[in-house]
Amino acid sequence: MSTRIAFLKGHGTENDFVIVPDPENLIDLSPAAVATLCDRRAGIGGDGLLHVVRSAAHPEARGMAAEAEWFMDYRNGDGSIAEMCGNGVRVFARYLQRAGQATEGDLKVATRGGVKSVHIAKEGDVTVGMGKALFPEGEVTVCVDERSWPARNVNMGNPHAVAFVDDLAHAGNLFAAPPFSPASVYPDGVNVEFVVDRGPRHVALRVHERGAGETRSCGTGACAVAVAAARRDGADPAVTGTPVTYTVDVPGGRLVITERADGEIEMTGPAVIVAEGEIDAEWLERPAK
Ligand SMILES: N[C@@H](CCC[C@H](N)C(=O)O)C(=O)O
Repeated sequence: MSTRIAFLKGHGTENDFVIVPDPENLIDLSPAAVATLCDRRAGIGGDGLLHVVRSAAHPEARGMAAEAEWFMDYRNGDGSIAEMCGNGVRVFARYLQRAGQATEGDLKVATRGGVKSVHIAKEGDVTVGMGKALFPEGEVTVCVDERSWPARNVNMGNPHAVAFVDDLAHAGNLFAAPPFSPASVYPDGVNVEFVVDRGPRHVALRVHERGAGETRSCGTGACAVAVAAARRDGADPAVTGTPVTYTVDVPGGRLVITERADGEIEMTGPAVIVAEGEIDAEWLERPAK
C-alpha cells in the first residue's frame, strides 16, 4: 500500500490553489513536487499551492507562533516561493474553518509577509488585512506587442507593476510574462497588472503573475491596483483622513479593497473549497508524464 497525502482544492475569485494540510511539516514539497501538483494536465492543477503548517513546526514561522498558530507556506504554481498571496490567505482561512481549526470571526495567519488578520464573515466573504502598500521609486515600462505603458511600482509584500490601459484586450494573450524595462528593477520578476476604469472608484484588471502566468485573479495585485488608482485619482487617505474603497473586477469575480487613514489595506471577497482527495505519494515522487 502506498502512502497517501491528503489534499484539497480551493479558489478565491478563481485564483485557484492546491491545499496540502501538513500540520507538523513532515511532507517534503520540493519545487518540482509543487509544479507537478499544480500542473493542470498531469497533476491536480492550480495557480499556486497552500502548504498548511503549524507556525511552530516551520523554521520560517517559528517567530510568529505566539501570535498565529498556522503558517501559510505559499508556493507559486511553478514551484517558486513568493512573499505573499492575498487570495491564498483567504482560501487558507476557509480551509482552517472547514477543518475545524477556525470559526467565523477573527483569526491570525502567519505568512512570509508577516502575520495577517483575517475575518471570516457569517455571510460568506473573507476579509484580510493586507498591511500597507509601499511605492518604490520610479516607474517601469511594460510592453505588449507594439504598445507600451508606464507602470507604477507597488509593493504589497510582493512586487507589482500597475499599468493603466485603454482596453484590457491590449494586454494580448499573456502567454508569456510581458517584458518590462529597465529589467534590473525586478531581477526576480514582477506581477504585472493591466487596468481599465469601469466607473467612479471601480476598475477592472487582467494580471500576469510571476511564477503562475495569467490568472483569473490576484489579491495582492487587486490591492496594488486599488492604491495606484487612488493616487492617480488624487485620493490619499493618509492626507484626507478618510478611507477610500475601490471595487476591483477581476476575470474570476470581484474584490473590494479599502485603504484606511492609517494606510492599512483590507481586501474582501469570496473563498471556496471545491474538492478534497488523496494523492499517491509514489506518483508525486515519480510523476508519470
Ligand atoms: N495570487 C496571489 C499572488 C501570488 C504570488 C505572486 N505570483 C508572486 O510571485 O508574487 C495573490 O492573490 O496575491
